[in-house]
Amino acid sequence: MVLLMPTCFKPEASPCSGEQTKQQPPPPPLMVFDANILSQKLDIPSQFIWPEEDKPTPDACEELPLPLVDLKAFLSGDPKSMSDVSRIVGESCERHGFFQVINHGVDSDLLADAHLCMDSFFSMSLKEKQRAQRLPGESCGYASSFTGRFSSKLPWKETLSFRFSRSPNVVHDYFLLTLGHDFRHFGDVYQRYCEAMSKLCLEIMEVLGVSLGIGRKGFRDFFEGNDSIMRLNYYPPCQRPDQTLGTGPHCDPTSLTILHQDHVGGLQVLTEGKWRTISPNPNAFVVNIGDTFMALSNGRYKSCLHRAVVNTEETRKSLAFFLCPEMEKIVRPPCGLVDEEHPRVYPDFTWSALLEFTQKHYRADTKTLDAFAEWLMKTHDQY
Ligand SMILES: C=C1C[C@]23C[C@H]1CC[C@H]2[C@]1(C)CCC[C@@](C)(C(=O)O)[C@H]1[C@@H]3C(=O)O
Ligand SMILES: O=C(O)CCC(=O)C(=O)O
Ligand SMILES: [Fe+2]
Repeated sequence: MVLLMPTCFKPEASPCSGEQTKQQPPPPPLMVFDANILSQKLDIPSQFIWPEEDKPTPDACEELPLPLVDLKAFLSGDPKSMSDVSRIVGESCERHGFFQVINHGVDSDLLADAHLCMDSFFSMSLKEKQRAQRLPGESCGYASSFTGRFSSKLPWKETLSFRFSRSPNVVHDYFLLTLGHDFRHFGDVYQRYCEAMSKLCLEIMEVLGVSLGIGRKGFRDFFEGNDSIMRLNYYPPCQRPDQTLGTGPHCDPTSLTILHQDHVGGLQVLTEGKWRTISPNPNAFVVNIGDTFMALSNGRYKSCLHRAVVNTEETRKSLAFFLCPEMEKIVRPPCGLVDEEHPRVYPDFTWSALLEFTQKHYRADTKTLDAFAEWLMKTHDQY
């Protein structure tokens, strides 16, 4: 990423972030970055240098021990397997919201193709990638470190995001319409990959339903018509990995994330005040609870802070499928999760409102849901 041409920029703080800015001189105009060159430079632009309290520290190499959940055992219907799996998952979700799934049923060739297509896409020239440029306020398209979106604490990554829903061939058509017939293969691979992710998410929703005592179909039915986001994360090498972050500390605003990281590693989770690493396991998917599911569980399951660090030697990649409900479905915990002992923690909301909040008004961090609840009260008189 090297300074190429001026683009517009957006002020960091917004009326909703609670960090009202007094009149400040406009920051210098930001530039478009091209990963090919900046990844070799020692003097990285100041916009990529994160505050001291966020910088990665070497002591985060300690592993976060995560249970390897055997999904096939749960789906077998064997009562003991179902009970064991749902208990292990429930304990993890109450603690930090992360676990890993094996025997997930996702075809290994499809997974390999998804990684190969990601390599091909991000090795294209910036000009070619910008044919899928993500527009301000939109959640789909190509972004190079969000230069047009944030003015500081820029993530050291390029991303390609696109939506998945039940409408037939929606991913396949996205690639065809956005990038043309030469990308038919990409569209086919990611259409099948997203279908596999959606199936996996619905099966995991059965586990979560059993673990919270509302039955296999409780949450599965809620997400049957999901309108989700697929995100390809591409982290070029960085000569100052101690100064920047691939993805900054955040909680996913979505419902459930199914992540497959490549062999490089870099995913870290904040638990008990310490950053701990989740090492890559090619046969497993990392699964984490997002803010929307934390609200659906009435705060029982945790959406936790995590981040991605980079390194000097190797490009790192991750495939992240973000399960989201239909846009206008009301996010409200099932009755069985609300009682005198467990009063409502968050107000009713729709995913479309939370998505708009994260795309247009607030940069997802560790208090997105609280800030969102405040924004809802300020902007929607029914609250
Ligand atoms: C709804 C979303 C917004 C982000 C992509 C999905 C779920 C995770 C969100 C994100 C990764 C959280 C950290 C900040 C962010 C800006 C990023 O680094 O990409 C977030 C995504 C986004 O707003 O594009
Ligand atoms: O790349 C990773 O390992 C994590 C990325 C992430 O947390 C995200 O995209 O929400
Ligand atoms: Fe995340």
